[in-house]
Amino acid sequence: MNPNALLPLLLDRYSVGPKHLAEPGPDDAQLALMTAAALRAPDHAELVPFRFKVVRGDARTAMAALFAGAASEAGKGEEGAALDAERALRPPVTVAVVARIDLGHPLVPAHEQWAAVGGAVANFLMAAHLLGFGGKMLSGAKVRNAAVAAAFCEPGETLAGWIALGTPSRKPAGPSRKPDPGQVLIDWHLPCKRD
Ligand SMILES: Cc1cc2nc3c(=O)[nH]c(=O)nc-3n(C[C@H](O)[C@H](O)[C@H](O)COP(=O)(O)O)c2cc1C
Repeated sequence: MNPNALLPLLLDRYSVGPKHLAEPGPDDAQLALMTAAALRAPDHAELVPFRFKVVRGDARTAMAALFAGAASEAGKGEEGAALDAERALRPPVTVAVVARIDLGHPLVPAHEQWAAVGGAVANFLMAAHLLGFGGKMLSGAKVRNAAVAAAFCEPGETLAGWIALGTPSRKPAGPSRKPDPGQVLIDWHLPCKRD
């Protein structure tokens, strides 16, 4: 494998929001590849503390009703509810990310399990990008709406959000507001003792 060929593709991944996602979305084989990539993320003790739930076809209408209900409960009004429903209906495929954090695990604290969930989402999105799809991880207050959470989660699970997926209908907006690598990658030295 030539890393010089792969790296520019990795560095070129930007999120594409639901408004700019069109048909087709990933099919079963492509979703399985994206999930295989997610399973390659670092995961202490291989707990696999997540499940992906695919929402497509008619299931989007049910999810749109849940989103609209959550928006109404949050006092968003008719327009806000319609906008949230649209976020469920527009992407050809949406994948709910359900975290299964074992708070009493003897070896792996919760923050490490959440790190594994984040790594899985990142790999999933990167694989989607390499397969030619656009996607964006989204959450919002609706993840904590009781009816929405109950529709996606078993007891003890947490709804982390949804990955909207489809074919980008336009090029992503471009470089994000992320800092230069030099601001993030810092040489470490033992701190001087202060006293
Ligand atoms: C768990 C999680 C939830 C997120 N929820 C939202 C959200 O509700 N709305 C939003 O605009 N971005 C949300 N984001 C951020 C976007 O997915 C995206 O990463 C961000 O806009 C930066 O764009 P980039 O991926 O192109 O760098 C979330 C990210 C994560 C990891």
